[in-house]
Amino acid sequence: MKLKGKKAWITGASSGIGQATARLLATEGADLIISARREERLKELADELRAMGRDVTVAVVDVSDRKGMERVAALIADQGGVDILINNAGTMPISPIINGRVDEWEQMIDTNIKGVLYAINAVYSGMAERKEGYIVNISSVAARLTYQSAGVYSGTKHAVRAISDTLRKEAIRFGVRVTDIQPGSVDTELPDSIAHDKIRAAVKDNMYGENMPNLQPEDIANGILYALSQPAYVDVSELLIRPVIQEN
Ligand SMILES: NC(=O)C1=CN([C@@H]2O[C@H](COP(=O)(O)OP(=O)(O)OC[C@H]3O[C@@H](n4cnc5c(N)ncnc54)[C@H](OP(=O)(O)O)[C@@H]3O)[C@@H](O)[C@H]2O)C=CC1
Ligand SMILES: O=CCS(=O)(=O)O
Repeated sequence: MKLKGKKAWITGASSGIGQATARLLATEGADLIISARREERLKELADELRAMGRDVTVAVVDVSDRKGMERVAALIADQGGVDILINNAGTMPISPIINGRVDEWEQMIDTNIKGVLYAINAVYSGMAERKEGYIVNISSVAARLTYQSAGVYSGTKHAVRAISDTLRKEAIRFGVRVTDIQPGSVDTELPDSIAHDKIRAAVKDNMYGENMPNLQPEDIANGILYALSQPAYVDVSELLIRPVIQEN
């Protein structure tokens, strides 16, 4: 088991990539703090992981709620800190900028950027004091490219990539490593967060077919585990993982 004795906090663990990562890290021996807003989903996952012999704490929190995230930070400090943060929670209510869906822009900025920063802030100083830690931020292939209708989402993911790379440079001296994971199209509930009916339908219609399918959440979890499993002198700064069929 590659992560025996380690404790990891996974945000957005109630579905998709976060849930698959929780399962894989637990299989590899890690104890977990799992967070998201949907408590029932987290409780079911916690039962499953505890049955594997892992210590699991459920933290129901909206990552865009600064005070709520400070409460999770206090909980983590009470437990003596975490070794690993998987900064995964995110949302994608995309639409053309001309539609002016300002509430959705704010939701993406608050969740995908501020939420990522609040989570880093909750664990980073403790890791730096202990001179050991690993922060994995989940951005996207959209951190490198832009797509029509996804301008704000792509902007948030460009921000996560920039924050990750800056943090990587700053954190070296504290013994903390940082990896930015950039998934392409993964088969998860993410398209359900698109409130614009036509765009949601178009995104779902564009999912790849059976012969050349989308990535599965487990494919990204495997990439995360690859990064976490490297020896201390190896820095996996970025990992871009696409389905073969995805050109951009
Ligand atoms: N699927 C894809 O093709 C790709 C996904 N990504 C990124 O991967 C990450 C995970 O997404 P994915 O697994 O695909 O999608 P899902 O929709 O399946 O999972 C998103 C997770 O984030 C949580 N979440 C969303 N908003 C909040 C919030 N405000 N506070 C707390 N938790 C929140 C959700 O939990 P709950 O609703 O219970 O709070 C859920 O657990 C995201 O950052 C996404 O941008 C990147 C590239 C491609
Ligand atoms: O973050 C999303 C990336 S993709 O699904 O548009 O490729």
